[in-house]
Amino acid sequence: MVSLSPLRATALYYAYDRTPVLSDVSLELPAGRVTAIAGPNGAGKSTLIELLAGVRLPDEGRVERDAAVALVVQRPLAPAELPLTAGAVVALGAAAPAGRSARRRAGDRAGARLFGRAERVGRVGLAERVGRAERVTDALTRVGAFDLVDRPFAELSGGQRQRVLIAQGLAVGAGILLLDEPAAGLDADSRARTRALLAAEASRGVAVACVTHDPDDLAAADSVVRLAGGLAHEKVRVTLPQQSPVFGSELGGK
Ligand SMILES: Nc1ncnc2c1ncn2[C@@H]1O[C@H](COP(=O)(O)OP(=O)(O)OP(=O)(O)O)[C@@H](O)[C@H]1O
Repeated sequence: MVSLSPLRATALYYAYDRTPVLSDVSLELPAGRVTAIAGPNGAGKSTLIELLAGVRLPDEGRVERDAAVALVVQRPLAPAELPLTAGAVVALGAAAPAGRSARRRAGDRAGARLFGRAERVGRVGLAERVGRAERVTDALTRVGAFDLVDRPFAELSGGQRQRVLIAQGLAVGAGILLLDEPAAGLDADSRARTRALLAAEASRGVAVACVTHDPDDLAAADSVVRLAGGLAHEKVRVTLPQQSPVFGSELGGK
């Protein structure tokens, strides 16, 4: 049977050196829902989102994913010499495998058969390039940052970079969208816009998970996963509020 949750994490354990940060964390991210990940500073929220994304591997437990993942990271730094415009940063998302059209992927497979992998890598058809440009424009417009398209990424403010990286995540067109405090440092209007964007992504069937401290985000989320924090060697508890029926049965009352 196909799960309605494209991401399932089971009994995750993770330690930095020998200091446990996450222990026995299980959760599912349902398609079409926004899941907020909350908890005090140092509780392991960023670590958890990295494990869910696959950029960090759990010491124990497993993460199963049935869809491509887009990860929007926190507090992006950029060296002054980074030779990328905001548009180019978003285009990296648009060029990711999940953002490619089924037709293009079929073309890739045919190209691979005819020319081999090395040959097809350099071949980006006109239709694909137009499609990518459209996704870049659409994503930047949705975060209200299209005016930044030609600006060097490294010269943007922290808040502007955050919006551009959210646009990059949207441009991937992934079935699982993970964000680590995407609206940190943004003003109230931008935070509200980010909230609405995540809800809109969920309404398209995307499984969205967002680390956040913002009470309005927590109130708006379909469900909330709380990491208890405390001393690092304590067992991390995942608790769910009453309004989280989707997860209630999955977590077995943890
Ligand atoms: N690379 C690292 N090496 C060692 N310890 C780390 C590393 N990254 C994080 N930690 C520690 O792991 C714990 C969890 O960190 P993490 O960033 O996941 O928490 P968080 O809940 O996201 O915190 P915050 O809300 O402050 O962003 C903290 O005690 C932190 O100091």
